[in-house]
Amino acid sequence: MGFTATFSWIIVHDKVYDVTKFLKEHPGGKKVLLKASGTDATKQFDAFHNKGVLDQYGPGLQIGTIGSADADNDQDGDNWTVSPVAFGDPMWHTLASPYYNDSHRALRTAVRSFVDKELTPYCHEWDEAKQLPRSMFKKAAEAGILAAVIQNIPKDLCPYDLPGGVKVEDFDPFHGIVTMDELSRCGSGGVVWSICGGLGIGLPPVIQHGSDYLKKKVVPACLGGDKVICLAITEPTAGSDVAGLKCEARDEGDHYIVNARIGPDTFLSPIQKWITNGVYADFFTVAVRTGENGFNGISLLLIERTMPGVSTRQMKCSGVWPSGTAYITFEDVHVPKENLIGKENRGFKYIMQNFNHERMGIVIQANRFARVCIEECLIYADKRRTFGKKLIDHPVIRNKLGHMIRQVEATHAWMEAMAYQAQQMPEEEQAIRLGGPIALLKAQSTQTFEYCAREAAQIFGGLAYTRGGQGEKIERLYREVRAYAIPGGSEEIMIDLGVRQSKKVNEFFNAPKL
Ligand code: HEM
Repeated sequence: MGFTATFSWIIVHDKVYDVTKFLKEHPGGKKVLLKASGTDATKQFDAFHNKGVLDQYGPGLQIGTIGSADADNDQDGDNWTVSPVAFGDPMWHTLASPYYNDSHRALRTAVRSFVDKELTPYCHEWDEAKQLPRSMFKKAAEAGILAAVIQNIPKDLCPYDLPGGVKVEDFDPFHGIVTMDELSRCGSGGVVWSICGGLGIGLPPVIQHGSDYLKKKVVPACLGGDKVICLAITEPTAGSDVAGLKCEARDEGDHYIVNARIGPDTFLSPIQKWITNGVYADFFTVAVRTGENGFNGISLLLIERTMPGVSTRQMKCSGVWPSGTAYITFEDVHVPKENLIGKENRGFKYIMQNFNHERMGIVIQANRFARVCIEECLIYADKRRTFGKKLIDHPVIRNKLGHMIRQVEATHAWMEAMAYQAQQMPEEEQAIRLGGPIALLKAQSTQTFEYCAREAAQIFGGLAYTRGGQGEKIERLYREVRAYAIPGGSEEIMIDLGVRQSKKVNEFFNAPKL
């Protein structure tokens, strides 16, 4: 009996891969790999794949390196790798800026290396699986990322140092921009929300208003990646209109019973809906009605998954799949009074305090996702040829890119201007003076994201219509646009609020008395 062995290795970007065992699995077929065997196949590889393929498959196949494989494009010796294309990174990465110093650069390097190694290569896999491995929360905590995404970082309750050795007392709004911008480079809202979507909005009320008992119980566990927290304030009939929520907490002396409310309209509302991270959260910061109708009758309770009567189930959404968007049902849940966050009937104020920070988080993410669209398109347009020339050599493609770039850069500049303003005034003043512009900026960023995702999908054509492969990020981001344009205040509400609030503030502070 004859025995035939086929050995196949190829060189891609100065790394040698043994693809013998991969031949049968290769989605592009065995023949192309065999044809390229024994050669430097970088050019062919680049024509059909994105870099992420090698991040994912490379470590298992690589058997050596030649030439300068390990050299990177480190710009200033701090191991930071800049985007290969124009506008692939914000301008301050390569040009001067008054806003950033060495500590921002150190933070950028640390978060970027975490994202490149631990997140980007797996985004597609986690999107399909609709969840992240639980171990990722620990990894992100150890890297200091979980603490860096929340407002008012509580130094004494942080189990790990911040990324890049940044001190808690030095952390400013620009560090906030850097952290969220770098995280969002992974190009998956689902992954970003899984890591910090619930944490960024569910934990601050506990930090700012919780008793020592609640803080000790919850904060180190969540910032340490051992427990997950989420904010539950959205009901089937109360979304952006938080003051209208109905979930009732009945006072029973030393505890509340959280349940359906049968109100004057006999509407039964035991359900919280669209709750980010709800599927796997351990703690729920829940808005409940403890008093009169409207925003003066709302309190915040810390409800725990272990309490009988709490149940969650995954919602089927068009995007952000791994973020665990849930329906949550509270039925006769006995919640001890010690789990009340702050004072009774003050919950609406507590929620409002974090709105600007939450909205700025959405702005940073949406604008980076729009930038990811530009980056992916510029890389692709430089290799894909149609009608005898590269896509980038077609004026219609450059026109699309130009319109994408001008919107992203304008939004980024506005974002930095807001961070600068936040740096200049106390928190109470920020809430009043910056609420209007931040609401408008949120709408600006999500419309920019929507525009860029659409144009990128047109540039990628069929590749953006199928999941995975070269169009992976574009296909996913296109599906995630609504998850940014609606939550945290829909575009319509943001634009209206932005005008109303800014008008009032201007009348109060600036307008000459008539
Ligand atoms: C280390 C070497 C390689 C690995 C790990 C690899 C991996 C993959 C993967 C995962 C895909 C699915 C689509 C994607 O995720 O991008 C794919 C598709 C493909 N590959 Fe490769 N590949 C390698 C080398 C090559 C080479 C040298 C060629 C030569 C031309 C090639 C040609 C193709 C083609 C034509 C497709 C289909 C593209 C499409 O669906 O649009 N691959 N490869």
